[in-house]
Amino acid sequence: MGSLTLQNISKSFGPVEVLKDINLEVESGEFVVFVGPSGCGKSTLLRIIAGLEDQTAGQVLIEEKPVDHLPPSKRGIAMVFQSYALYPHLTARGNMSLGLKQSGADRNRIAQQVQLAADMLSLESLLDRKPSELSGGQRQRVAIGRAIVREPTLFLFDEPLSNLDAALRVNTRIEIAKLHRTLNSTMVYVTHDQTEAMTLADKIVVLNEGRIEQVGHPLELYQRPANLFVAGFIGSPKMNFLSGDAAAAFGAVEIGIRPEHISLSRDSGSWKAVVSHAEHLGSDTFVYLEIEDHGLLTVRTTGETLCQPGESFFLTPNVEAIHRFDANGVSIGQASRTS
Ligand SMILES: Nc1ncnc2c1ncn2[C@@H]1O[C@H](COP(=O)(O)OP(=O)(O)OP(=O)(O)O)[C@@H](O)[C@H]1O
Repeated sequence: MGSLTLQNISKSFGPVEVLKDINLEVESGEFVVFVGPSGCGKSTLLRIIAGLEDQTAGQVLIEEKPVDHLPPSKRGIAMVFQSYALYPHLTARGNMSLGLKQSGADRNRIAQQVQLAADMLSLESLLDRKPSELSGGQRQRVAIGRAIVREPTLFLFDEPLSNLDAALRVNTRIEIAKLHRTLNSTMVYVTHDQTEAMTLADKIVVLNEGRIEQVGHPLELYQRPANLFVAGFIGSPKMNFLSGDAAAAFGAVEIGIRPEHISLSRDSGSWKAVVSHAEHLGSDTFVYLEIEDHGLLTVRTTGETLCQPGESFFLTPNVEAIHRFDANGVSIGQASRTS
């Protein structure tokens, strides 16, 4: 139930091509997250899947059947947006029931479905409230509940958590993950939040300027990025990049090393560096250091490490964790002690 296939999807707005030959397979029950910089085409692709936007070329298949001729309401999808889009004059129950009512479902079935969704999302005590009597997080849960009651084959989420504050974002993210486990339905989710992508996805699709750069499990993208773009995009703080002699020593045009793969020492190491700024987060410390000829590098170290701007350190990269890239920015694998 709920597989999705995108075949050679392109989209132009006037002369501007914003999606270029997108091919993607989403298996039934998979949680797929689209990430990429602002304007790379994430929302447009989601809207094409939903039928809210027509593609310029290519085909969308849901459960192996072309759906391009079908309006959004006939595609078996439910969409949850950043803005909750609830009817203000209806209660939470009314909002959640509306879709089923309009499709002619009988009263018992509607009541049953709403109860089921309310249980899943801990909304029982809020069902008789209007949206104005609910917090942002509660409204978003009602919007998700409204999607669930329709039992869609495919859920589409467009940055559903971005209007919520940090604590609510974490809670609602956990709700969505639980929901996915319970319903085992196919979900396609757009976000620019790294943590959401890494924690929710079975598969992340990295988009850049309308093209897919890489598709894979979150840890696969983190540990084996296919190119410089993915290496720099996935991970926070970002991977450090070095070129010139430092890269040539590893047989590469450019090398990348994650902040947690560089160690700091006051006594000895590979590179001499001066602290330019330090962020003490409690659990971790992020240290930004200036190395002669290489610019600024970020090091992620333990929360106990205290340092001040102007202090000198030696840095030593974990050689086996160095990513190597060729002149086209394509990965040529990780370094080894012998390279
Ligand atoms: N209706 C439209 N008419 C013209 N251009 C559009 C239209 N909708 C989107 N675009 C353009 O298409 C590109 C992709 O937009 P889209 O909203 O899909 O990006 P996004 O990756 O979701 O960005 P963000 O993360 O900022 O939401 C952008 O350059 C945008 O300006």
